[in-house]
Amino acid sequence: MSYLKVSEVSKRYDSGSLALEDFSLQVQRGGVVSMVGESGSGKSSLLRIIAGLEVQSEGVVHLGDQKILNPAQKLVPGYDEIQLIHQEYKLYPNSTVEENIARPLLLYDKEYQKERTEEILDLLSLQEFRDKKPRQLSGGQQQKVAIGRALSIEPEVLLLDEPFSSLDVIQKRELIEELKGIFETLEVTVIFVTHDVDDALLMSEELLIIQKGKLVQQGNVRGIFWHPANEYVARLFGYLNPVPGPEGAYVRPSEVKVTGENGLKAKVVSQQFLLHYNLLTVKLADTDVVWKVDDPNRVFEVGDDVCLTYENESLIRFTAS
Ligand SMILES: Nc1ncnc2c1ncn2[C@@H]1O[C@H](COP(=O)(O)OP(=O)(O)OP(=O)(O)O)[C@@H](O)[C@H]1O
Repeated sequence: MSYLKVSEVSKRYDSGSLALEDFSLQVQRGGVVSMVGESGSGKSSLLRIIAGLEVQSEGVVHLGDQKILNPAQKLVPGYDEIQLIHQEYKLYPNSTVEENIARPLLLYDKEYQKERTEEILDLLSLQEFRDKKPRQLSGGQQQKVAIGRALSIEPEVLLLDEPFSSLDVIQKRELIEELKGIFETLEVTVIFVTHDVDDALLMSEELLIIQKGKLVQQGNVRGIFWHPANEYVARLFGYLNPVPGPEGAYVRPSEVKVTGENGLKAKVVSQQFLLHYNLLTVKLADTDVVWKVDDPNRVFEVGDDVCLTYENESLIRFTAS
């Protein structure tokens, strides 16, 4: 049974911009899903509506049997059960890591406060930093404390709105992998929003793709990779080479074999030395069609005549118009 349920939500701001249109979504209890979409596609608006922090124009959000009330319906907006963390999430600068994590627990029994704070410090490997102030921590450590603070009151749902975009790539990868394990241990329901497919996949194989305020595709990465709903979804996963002919099919650079003979004839027009392979730009013979293809053994040079082959099963066709 679905646990977090967004039903036909639309959001039009007073400025007139339509941020979300008839958006429906279901997430299982304890499920971790990554939501990918370009800037302005409505991701933040959706998370704020799910958290009960923004008034939707239409539609409803449920958490289990509970209807999430928006700020027009509830005196104190938001819910302890649903924690939203974004990039600018501020820690208390003059409080220590331990105090920051304990802060949301102030109304709880003293014994529980202590116990829960220790649990979170252990879980997030923050014990050695417990007496430090936020400014003495790296960006990644600060975001971990922010997540620790949100987790301290045992929320049911954690909404992460690009919380790691200020971190460098290595810091970000390590943090995502660490958090993924922690979310699994806690069985918390998570929606992780990012515009970066690599980050999304590090967090979960379950993806939601949002485009111009609409959910265009939801499912496991394998299904979406091979059967993208539209060109926008397909291009999130990298370059697409158009296959000549009336079919409207495409093939990804990694699926094309470059040989010296047999196959589609082409000429190498440029070459980029990348970390694991050379990326070739080739022009198909007798056409203006240009493809990108991988040359894993770094064999070919600009000016070489090459032949390209691919399996028919690797062709991409869009499942929706
Ligand atoms: N408070 C607001 N008032 C008016 N328009 C807004 C407001 N917040 C967002 N919008 C508009 O709604 C649309 C969706 O914005 P939103 O921030 O939800 O997208 P996003 O996918 O989170 O983008 P980003 O990745 O850049 O944060 C955009 O066109 C934006 O300009």
